[in-house]
Amino acid sequence: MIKVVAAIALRDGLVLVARRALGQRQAGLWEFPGGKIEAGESEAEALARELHEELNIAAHIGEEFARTQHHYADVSIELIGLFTELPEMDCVLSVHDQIDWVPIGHLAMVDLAPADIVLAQKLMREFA
Ligand SMILES: Nc1nc2c([nH]c(=O)n2[C@H]2C[C@H](O)[C@@H](COP(=O)(O)OP(=O)(O)OP(=O)(O)O)O2)c(=O)[nH]1
Repeated sequence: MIKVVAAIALRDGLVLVARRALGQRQAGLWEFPGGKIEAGESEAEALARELHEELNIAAHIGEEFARTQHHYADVSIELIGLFTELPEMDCVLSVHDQIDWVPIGHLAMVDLAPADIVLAQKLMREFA
């Protein structure tokens, strides 16, 4: 089971999502940005590192929002959503080709990675 941390960044009823670029696993699907936890890292450290690597932004990582497990054909992941504050949104994209802030109530219409749907449903129940 691979542990993956993902940012749940909320602002004025919107949530941050990013689309995986061509050539990436799950290309074209939207996700909550983040990535795999490396050996020796805490969840928060891993998420801060991934956001810096993937979006070139500094982040304040907060409490856990939710976690969910998903079994893809080739890999099983535990996806851990952590509330994240992004003081500056001057992103430089690398593994994504687009980011967007979407109304939480519209998440059902976003073409999300399958593992993310449980988190999106919980966000819609609690924040939309
Ligand atoms: N970051 C992130 N990954 C997700 C989400 N949902 C989801 O299924 N995933 C999957 C995609 C990847 O298989 C894995 C995250 O790892 P990663 O972002 O480092 O992606 P990767 O496989 O391209 O990385 P790498 O092995 O090439 O270093 O989890 C999500 O919301 N955020």
